Amino acid sequence: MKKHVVLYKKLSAQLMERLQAQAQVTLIERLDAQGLAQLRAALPTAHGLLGASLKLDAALLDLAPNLHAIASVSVGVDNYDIDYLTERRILLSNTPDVLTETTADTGFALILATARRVVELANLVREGGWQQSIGPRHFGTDVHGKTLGIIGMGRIGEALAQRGHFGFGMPVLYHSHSPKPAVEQRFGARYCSLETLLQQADFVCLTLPLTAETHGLIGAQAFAQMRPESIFINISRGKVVDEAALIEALRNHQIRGAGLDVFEREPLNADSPLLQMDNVVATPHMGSATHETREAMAQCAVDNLLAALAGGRPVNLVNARAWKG
Ligand SMILES: NC(=O)C1=CN([C@@H]2O[C@H](COP(=O)(O)OP(=O)(O)OC[C@H]3O[C@@H](n4cnc5c(N)ncnc54)[C@H](OP(=O)(O)O)[C@@H]3O)[C@@H](O)[C@H]2O)C=CC1
Ligand SMILES: O=CC(=O)O
Repeated sequence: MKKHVVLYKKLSAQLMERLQAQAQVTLIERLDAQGLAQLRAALPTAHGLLGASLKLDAALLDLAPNLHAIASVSVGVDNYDIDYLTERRILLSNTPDVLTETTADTGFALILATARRVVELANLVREGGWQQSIGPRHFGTDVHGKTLGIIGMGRIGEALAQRGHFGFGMPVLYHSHSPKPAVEQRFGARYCSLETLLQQADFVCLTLPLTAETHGLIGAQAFAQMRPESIFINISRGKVVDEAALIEALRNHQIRGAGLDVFEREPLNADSPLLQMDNVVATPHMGSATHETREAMAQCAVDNLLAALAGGRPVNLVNARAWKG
């Protein structure tokens, strides 16, 4: 008999066909109240789950006694209680690598847009405010040659370093759990403490996962260490930052600006003070959002799920201890 898979993310026709050839599929089109009710109804017979952007807590998972695998269409796994999944021997997989370059592109788009005030000035033109040559009041700040600070030198951090070093001649500072000699050799990057990075980088970029250790890592104390010319970029997770402290730092001109793809609460409230600030560029958690990359992520997730449901070990298994071998 076919295994039962619950999708809470729509797949391309091609991937859907592939999944349906091997599994009985229930598709939850939208995660609104009705969709969540459908999900609850489907969980009791589910063997596999595939989707993203849903906090799958124990209360939901307890409705799914037969669940064997979850394929997250994301690299970040902060939406899952990994200890609980491991205890139940539910295999959790994610989609690393395929989104690395696209997410780093987003990071650089935010660096450029914030430093060169692209959104603000494009809006000025759109609103008919370009009546004469712009002057210093509208000038930005250079990106090339400035110091790029990367907090979390993993896959995406490294792709950001590559762009900064080769594309923009930027000296690279980084902070991670441990030094990365290969990154230092390839990009001339220099390992330093978080404090040094905050004090010296012109662009402070977050590329960390959200974990118990990183939750609220960047707060008032961190912003106080940054310089008034610094620009803060977050393409990791909103909860790594104390958003109220960020708003205060922007209000008090402790930093020059911020490029933000992620927020404490998503979607960001329309009345967030961040949206009133000209020196903030806010994007809707779009780090990996290109047609090509989202399809590659979905394909990766389908591969992981089908492997698990066939009794194999998914290539991108997150909780290795759940694997019996
Ligand atoms: N905005 C978006 O749309 C996207 C956001 N993301 C976010 O980016 C994150 C990173 O992805 P990816 O680069 O693939 O992940 P990696 O695991 O490859 O890199 C994360 C890096 O963070 C470092 N790190 C973790 N905890 C700490 C800490 N407490 N202090 C210092 N360094 C730390 C790790 O260092 P070490 O190696 O030394 O342990 C690791 O190198 C994801 O978890 C996700 O949250 C990802 C994709 C898209
Ligand atoms: O935020 C996106 C992810 O893949 O993680």
